[in-house]
Amino acid sequence: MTDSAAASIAPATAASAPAQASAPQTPKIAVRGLDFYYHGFHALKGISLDIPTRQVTAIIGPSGCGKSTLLRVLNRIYAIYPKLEATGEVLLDGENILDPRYSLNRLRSKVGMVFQKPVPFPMSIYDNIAYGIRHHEKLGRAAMDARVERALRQAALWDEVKDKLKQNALGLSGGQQQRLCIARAIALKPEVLLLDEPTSALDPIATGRIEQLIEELKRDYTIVIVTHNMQQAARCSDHTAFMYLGELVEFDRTETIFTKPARQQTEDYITGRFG
Ligand SMILES: Nc1ncnc2c1ncn2[C@@H]1O[C@H](COP(=O)(O)OP(=O)(O)OP(=O)(O)O)[C@@H](O)[C@H]1O
Repeated sequence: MTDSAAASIAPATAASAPAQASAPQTPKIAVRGLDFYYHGFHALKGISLDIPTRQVTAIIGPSGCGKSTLLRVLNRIYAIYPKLEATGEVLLDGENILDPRYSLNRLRSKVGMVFQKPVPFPMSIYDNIAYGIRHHEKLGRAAMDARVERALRQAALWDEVKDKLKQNALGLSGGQQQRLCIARAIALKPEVLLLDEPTSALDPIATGRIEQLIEELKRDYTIVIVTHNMQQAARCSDHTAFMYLGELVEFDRTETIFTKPARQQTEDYITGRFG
């Protein structure tokens, strides 16, 4: 991408975002001095940033810089593997989720995650949504139907699937499967949605649909998205974090990152000089 191309990317949402780099309101998630190690390999180095409530924060940077690792720490998904260690603090509404006393069940109910490749369960569209809800709550038939419908509507999928809820979800297109995975995550009524390259396996039309959905979902959710696609970061996010070799190089309003970044490394990356 050329300098002028980078400068011409106008973030769709940044105009409504607060003017300061760190959000003026209490952040939904405050990362403080976070280090992360894979079997001794230092993958995240002293990361500190504030993730604002009900906004979209994008994490960008070259392959291997630690984007997915940071996202995975935000819902402590690494905790299922031995010998992976995080130090520092990740404060969700002021409580440190890295503290082993913060229960994983509670964390999962507050922080939902959607992965790069849509992975529907091999069951009906309806059950894909209901499965997780049943795990957390006992709902009667009517209440469950309403929850499933609401989640599918929020994920902008209802109109396409309302007449085939009993059909196997594996029969949906890739873009529909990804929206189903988003519906499955939001059905549990989380407060934060983590999206790890959610459109990398999708065509431009399905990608546009998901980006539109992200814009709608931020009314209700705090969203963190990892993306390789800088135009996508520019289009969808309010704030952008640029990472390099496990460090957070720069974090600011998306508009600032893409038009007048403070660091040379950021500028080199967004103008395509490296990465
Ligand atoms: N399970 C693992 N065990 C050991 N090292 C790992 C593991 N997962 C990731 N790493 C290393 O941690 C660093 C950060 O990886 P991570 O996947 O977070 O990067 P990324 O920025 O998301 O990359 P990409 O854009 O290619 O997905 C890399 O050096 C990677 O090789």
